[in-house]
Amino acid sequence: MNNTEQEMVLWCRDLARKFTDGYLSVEVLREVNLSIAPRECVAIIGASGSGKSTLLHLLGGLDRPTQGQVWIAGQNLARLNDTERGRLRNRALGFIYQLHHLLPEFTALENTALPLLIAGASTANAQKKAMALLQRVGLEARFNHKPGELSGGERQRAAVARALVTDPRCVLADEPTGNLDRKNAEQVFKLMLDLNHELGTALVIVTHDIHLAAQTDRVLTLMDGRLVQEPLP
Ligand SMILES: Nc1ncnc2c1ncn2[C@@H]1O[C@H](COP(=O)(O)OP(=O)(O)OP(=O)(O)O)[C@@H](O)[C@H]1O
Repeated sequence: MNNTEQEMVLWCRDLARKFTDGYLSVEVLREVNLSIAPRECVAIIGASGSGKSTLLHLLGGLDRPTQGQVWIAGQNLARLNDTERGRLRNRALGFIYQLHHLLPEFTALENTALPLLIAGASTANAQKKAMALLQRVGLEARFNHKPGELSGGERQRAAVARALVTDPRCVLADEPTGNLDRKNAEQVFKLMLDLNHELGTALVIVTHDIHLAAQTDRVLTLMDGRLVQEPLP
């Protein structure tokens, strides 16, 4: 690891992922190199099926590459067992998905506090921190509501709060606005960018929306399994 890589919150080298289905083998990603600096906000775009979610899963340690390395907060994922990977994920990363993935039986406050409880915080401390974030995302009046009682935009705001509650180094977001109408998509995207600046958390966002992507620091395109940087159309 060189000095520049040491400073990165997340980086990967020569990443490849091949899926084998019977006799058929498809290399979805090949020779993917990416470095995410602290506080940086990067968008990944690409056609449907180009491998965006696959890449995000590899970067988040939710899947293993066929080849190559992923380093998160100075740790080589390949050297960690499943328990250590889980701990590193919970400590260093936050995740936001297209479908909020909030637990239906828990309130917004309980859902937001959960990653901190898993990390070993007391209920009082976890709820205090979760409440502060819910206030920041504009959900203070809705903290006691379950996901089914929130609007789509409110559910994604709660998901943003939950992703940030552990003070992660980097948030990985997979189509976080894909299920929202235009107005809500723009509001949630802006909220994520504002929090990225305020809290200094790096952000990697997979999106189909090139207008939203253009608001980030850097836009990368997945094409033929490779990650390329090129001007937006
Ligand atoms: N577990 C798997 N087994 C086999 N093939 C897979 C698996 N996961 C993904 N793929 C294939 O890999 C390719 C890339 O999928 P991926 O979901 O990463 O694309 P994407 O760019 O995120 O697509 P979209 O924009 O439609 O969400 C697809 O052809 C998909 O069918």
